[in-house]
Amino acid sequence: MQYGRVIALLTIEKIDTWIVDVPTIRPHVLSMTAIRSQAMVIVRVHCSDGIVGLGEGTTIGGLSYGDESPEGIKLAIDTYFAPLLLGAAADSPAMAMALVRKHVVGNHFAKNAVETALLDAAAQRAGLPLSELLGGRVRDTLPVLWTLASGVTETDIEEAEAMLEARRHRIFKLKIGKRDVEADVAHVRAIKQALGDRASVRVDINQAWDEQTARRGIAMLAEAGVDLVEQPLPRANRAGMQRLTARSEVPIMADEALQGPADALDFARRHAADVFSVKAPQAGGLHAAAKVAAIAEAADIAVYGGTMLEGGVGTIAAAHLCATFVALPWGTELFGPLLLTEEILETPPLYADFELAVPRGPGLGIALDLEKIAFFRRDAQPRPTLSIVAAEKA
Ligand SMILES: O=C(O)C[C@H]1C=CC(=O)O1
Ligand SMILES: [Mn+2]
Repeated sequence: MQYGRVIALLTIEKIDTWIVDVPTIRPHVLSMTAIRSQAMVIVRVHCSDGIVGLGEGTTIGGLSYGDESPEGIKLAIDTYFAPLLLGAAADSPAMAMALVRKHVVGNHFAKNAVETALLDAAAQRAGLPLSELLGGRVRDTLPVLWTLASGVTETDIEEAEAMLEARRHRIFKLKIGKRDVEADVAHVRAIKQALGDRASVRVDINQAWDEQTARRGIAMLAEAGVDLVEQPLPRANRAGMQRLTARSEVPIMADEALQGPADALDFARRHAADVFSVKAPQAGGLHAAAKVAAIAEAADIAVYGGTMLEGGVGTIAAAHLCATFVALPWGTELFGPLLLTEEILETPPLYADFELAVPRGPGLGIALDLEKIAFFRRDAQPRPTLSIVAAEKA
């Protein structure tokens, strides 16, 4: 089957992919890695009518979190996606992505980045916010948590107090699983005791426990006042997730285990989680992520807006999807841009009163700060002077 290559009037003319490295405001410590800088693959799809769509392919810690690295995402798009897409119809993201899926197995993060850019362009052309192309917006702002992951209990408490004071976050996720259970639970308990009823405290183990450790750990976390436990077991252990979900008082969330609708269906059939972390990169695109959410809804599993710690582009794309979720009882963690020292959008995402505003302009409703991109691009040789930095020095 041909997907609109021959008769296309409006075509995809050029695809830019840039790895952009931006430092984090502090080390971000997870069970499998600590990040000090985030590598975002920024994608621009240029259409023959002059519209340019934006996408982002970002993961955590090179290859330590998922199957794709920033370098691999860029290579997949440049070497395999672009030859398929250049000259193809730009006005049907679905046909363009069907063509890519026909020839490319896996590579979910790369597919998501390109699909986002195609959808951004299509929504700009239609004059609609992207959320309207994804099923229709039902909310303009989204609750957003903050991850406390400095690795130091006292620093985490100070950080949480500052967030509460600034009315930026009142839900906190703690990254555990690196140390033994007793040390991790002591860390969590100290933070929950300091914050009390002023905040919801949750944990993400990022697959670091075996099932016996998880049984013990979850019971201790429940007693310490934790509200939600995320991906305690390795992603392949679905039967274990099912058993933990059946016996745990604290709701269990699946994250890394959900790599698209087929995984969501299996989890739903088993009721192997109480909550799904919906992530477009892991699912293989915004449409695939919407299907994950639909399966959750049908199975009476709650949805939650997950993140890969993306910058502004990926975060706002996810925000448009989450804006279509009627029920969002656990909120989102779309705080990625706040973890970076520099903003790469012309207008930074708006965080206020514990929520993120979903832009209302056409498409994603954002624009890149091209001066910042030029400065932080990995391939920038020599690195240009950033006028803001120059101005501060003057
Ligand atoms: O959820 C994850 O596993 C990844 C990510 C999300 C927030 C954070 O701090 O790390
Ligand atoms: Mn997680």
